[in-house]
Order: sequence, then C-alpha cells, then structure tokens
Amino acid sequence: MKEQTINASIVLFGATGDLAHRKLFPAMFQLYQKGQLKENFAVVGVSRKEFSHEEFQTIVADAVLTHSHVSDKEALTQFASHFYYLKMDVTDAISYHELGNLLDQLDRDYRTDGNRMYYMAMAPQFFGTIPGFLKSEGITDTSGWHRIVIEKPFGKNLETATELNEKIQKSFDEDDIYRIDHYLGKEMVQNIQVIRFGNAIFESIWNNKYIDSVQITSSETLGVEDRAAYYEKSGALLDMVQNHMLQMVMLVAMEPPGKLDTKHIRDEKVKVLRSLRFYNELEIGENVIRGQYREGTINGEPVQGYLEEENVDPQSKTETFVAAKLYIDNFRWDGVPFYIKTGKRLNTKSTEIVIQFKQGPMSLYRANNVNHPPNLLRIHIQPDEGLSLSLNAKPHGDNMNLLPIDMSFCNNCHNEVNSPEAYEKLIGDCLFGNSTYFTRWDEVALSWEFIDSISRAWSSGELPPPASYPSGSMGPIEADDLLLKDGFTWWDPANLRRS
Ligand SMILES: NC(=O)C1=CN([C@@H]2O[C@H](COP(=O)(O)OP(=O)(O)OC[C@H]3O[C@@H](n4cnc5c(N)ncnc54)[C@H](OP(=O)(O)O)[C@@H]3O)[C@@H](O)[C@H]2O)C=CC1
Ligand SMILES: O=C1O[C@H](COP(=O)(O)O)[C@@H](O)[C@H](O)[C@H]1O
Repeated sequence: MKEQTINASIVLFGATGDLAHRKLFPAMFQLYQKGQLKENFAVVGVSRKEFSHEEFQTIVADAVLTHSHVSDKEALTQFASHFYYLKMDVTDAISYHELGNLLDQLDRDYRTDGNRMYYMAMAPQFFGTIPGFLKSEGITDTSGWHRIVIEKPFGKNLETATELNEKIQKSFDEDDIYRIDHYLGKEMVQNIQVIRFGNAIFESIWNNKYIDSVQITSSETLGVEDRAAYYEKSGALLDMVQNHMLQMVMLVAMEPPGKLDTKHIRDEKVKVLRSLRFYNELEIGENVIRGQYREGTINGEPVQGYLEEENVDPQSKTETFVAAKLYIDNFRWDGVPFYIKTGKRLNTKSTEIVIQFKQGPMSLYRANNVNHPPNLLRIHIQPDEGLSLSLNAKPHGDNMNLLPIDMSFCNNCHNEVNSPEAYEKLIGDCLFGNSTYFTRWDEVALSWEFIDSISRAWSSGELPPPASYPSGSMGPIEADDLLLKDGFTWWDPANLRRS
C-alpha cells in the first residue's frame, strides 16, 4: 500500500511552530522522497505571522535542511514549491473563506481529487475550534476524503477530553479523526505485534504461567527545557503515562487480534485498559511513585533542579518522574506485575520493554548456589532499535557455572538502515487512511479514567509529595523499593549494557 502515491492537500495549522519545523516538514519531505507524495499534493501552512508563499517555501526548505539529512537539494526545492502560506487567525470564522478559496484553487492546480488532511499542530485550546469552522465554513464539503489530525494532549482529564471529543465529532466522523500518539509511529513499537504474533515460541509463553514481570521504561536525559508553562500543569503522569506508556502496556498485553486490521487491533487494545486494576488512594500511595529532579550531573555536566528551571514555581509539586506497578486483571496476566517508569533528567535516553521469564520448576544450578539470572526478552525501542534475548550458557572450558549470554538483533545499528521517523509513518498512515496506529476515542477515555484516579489521589493532600531524585540518577529510591519488595530490580539500560 505504501508504494502508492497519494493525491491530497494538507492544511498545517501552526505552520510556524516548533513541531512543524522540527518534525512535520522533515517527515513530509521523507514521504516526498519515497514517492508517496509526488506531483499531486499541496500544503497550506497557517498561522498569524505575515509571510509570502515564497518566504514560507524558504522556511520549509531551511527547516528540512536543519532537522534532517538531505542529499538531494534539487528535490528539496521541488518539494518546497508545493507549499503555500496563509496568514489567518484560526478563531476567526471569516478567514476560513480565504482558506477554502485557496484550497479550491490548489485542488484544481494539483489535481488533489479534493482529498484534504487537516493537521492541528497548535496549542490544545484550538483543537475544538478548528474542526467546527472547517465544517461550518464549508471547507469539508469537497467530494474527496477529509481527515483531521490532533496533536497531544487530548484533554486534561476525562471530562475535558470528553468535551473536546464531542466538539470534534460534530464535524468529523470517528473514522476520520486521527489522534496522534507519536510512540505508536516508532518502528519498534509497531514491531511489538510482529514479535509477539509472528513467533510461536513467544506467543505460547506470553502469559502468567511463564512470565514473572514486565518492565517498561522510558527515560530522558533532558529536563523540562522551555516547556515549563505546559509541563507545570501536566507533569510526567499526563505527559507520558496517560498516552505513551499506557499504549506500550496495551501492545504488550493485548490478546491476538482476530485479524490484523485497524478495528480488531484497537478492540484488543481497549480490552487491556478495561482490565487495568484501579487502586484506592492508599494503594496509589504504595504502587504509584512520583518524583521530581533536583540538581545533579548529566553526561558529566552539572544541571539545575526542576525548581530552579525557568517559569517553574519554586514550590512546585509537579512530578517529573513516575514509576508504577500495574496489574491487568484478566486470564492471561493474573498476578503478573507490569512495572512502568518514566522520567526527565535520568541518566540515559532510552525506551525499553523487558519481559522477565519465570525460573524453571527446579533449578539444578540454583541448588549449587550458582547465580541463576532469569531469561529476559528485551525490546529496545530507542535509541537502539532491536531485540535481545538473555539466556544462560556454560562458560568456555571446564567450568559448569552459568554464563548469561545475549542473542541480539539490531534494526538500526548498521549505517545503511535508517528507520522512518514516527511522524513520517503517522502522516503517511493518515494520508493512506490507516488509523491503526492512532488512538481511538474509547482508548483515550479509558486511559483518562485510570489516570484521573491517580491525579485525584495525588491532589487529595493525603499522599507524600514527589520524592526528590538527583539529575543523572534513575529516579528516587522509592521506585527501586517498589520492585525490591516484590523481589525484582529494574533492568535499566545502563545495567543491561554492562551485562
Ligand atoms: N513541539 C514538540 O516537540 C511537540 C509538540 N506537540 C504538540 O503539538 C502542538 C504544537 O506544538 P508546538 O509546535 O511546540 O507549538 P508552538 O507554540 O511552537 O507553535 C504554535 C503555532 O500555532 C500558531 N498559532 C497560535 N495561535 C494561533 C492562532 N490564533 N491562529 C493561527 N495560528 C496560531 C503559532 O503561530 P503564530 O504565533 O504565528 O500564530 C505557531 O505556528 C501542541 O499541541 C503540542 O502539545 C506534541 C509533541 C511534541
Ligand atoms: O510526548 C512527549 O514525548 C517526549 C519524549 O518523546 P521521545 O520520542 O523523545 O521519547 C517527551 O520529551 C515530551 O515531554 C512529551 O511531551
């Protein structure tokens, strides 16, 4: 399907913003280079600043040059010539008429078949406004398809997410609503289903009889950077757990879908959320750890603490770290803890899923007091993309002890392999009408329900504030204790690399 070319116009709301420059223009250029966007496409960039079409084309080309590798400058110039600019305030209904006229013109000039993709790369307060005007001002009246892409965050809680959803659904059908979670566009996140359902040896042991625990860790070395205004209200729980972390939990835990199509896959993911165990306040205190970074050292450089960051309230209780033990109360996962951990200013930038298998019924080697490491299946999401299986073997020679060995496959360790960026995949999927790796409304609603229960407990004032951790560590000691009391330890990437 991906070898085909799509005819469409793309309206990019927020065309002068950070996301557009760093991710979206480079992603579209990659689609152009692969021939998925060819002659019959046009992009209209929208924001309030004043630019001519030509100035905007230069901005687009510069952004692509800055944020991606370009070997063919001629192709970049050709690509940029498909871009047009419209100065408009998205809250002004009248300005949509000019947008409609420009799009009608581009439909004719570029023979786009009237297909239109609307990408809202804007602050979330506009997510409800734009779809309404697109419909009321007749922009969505052409005979082609009309799909809308919504950036995160989708609401701040279940109530606001529901309100937003109701607004959007007045103008677009659920099938045409593409809620982005960029983790779902990552190569190895998409590989989870293939690893699981394409390998009988894994699927047959993918359950509580053979799996002891699951760990999903997404650590960042960056701090809050210049996003404090947003982050102060969100924290790691809303920023990472409500979306990316729960999405990975769903993909690891879901039942095999009857078919590999959008509906079947999403149906199975939703069932995982329905089985997620809700905790009471006391249990949240015990099972969901929050932390906040203080000063420390990252890659040998001193860095300041969260409370010293620009635009952060010096008394802030915002969490920059979350670790939690989750349970999925269904037949497959009964009793298996899913540990998740995410945080800023940790000692490494990495996302990994570790499946820890149970020990066999009788360990001859353990009986000899020999260290008997468990078998681990590690799915490396980033920066390395791959898979490794930790086994035990005999060391070379007479020694009959156990030696942990790794069987590894790396997707991106060779220079010639360059995985598509998440945004490239997701924009491509939307253009081709494949919404599998976007979030459906029931997934979003259920994840908010779960997250709201934690937010409520945290705001009750009854639970301890975020635990402090030094920048450059792997989080507060409380997060280690969460596993230690169950007899586990985090298989953090730094530790894994040493093994
Ligand atoms: N940046 C990132 O890495 C990520 C961003 N996101 C999400 O993407 C979205 C955009 O983020 P980001 O690019 O960082 O935001 P920016 O603040 O950098 O960009 C906002 C854009 O909106 C435009 N804009 C603001 N108000 C109006 C208006 N009334 N009418 C028309 N245009 C307007 C701005 O241009 P102007 O001022 O000229 O009007 C600008 O182009 C957000 O929802 C964010 O949460 C998600 C993941 C990562
Ligand atoms: O959505 C977000 O994700 C990034 C981390 O994404 P990654 O692809 O670099 O792992 C995070 O930094 C940001 O706070 C959050 O909004």
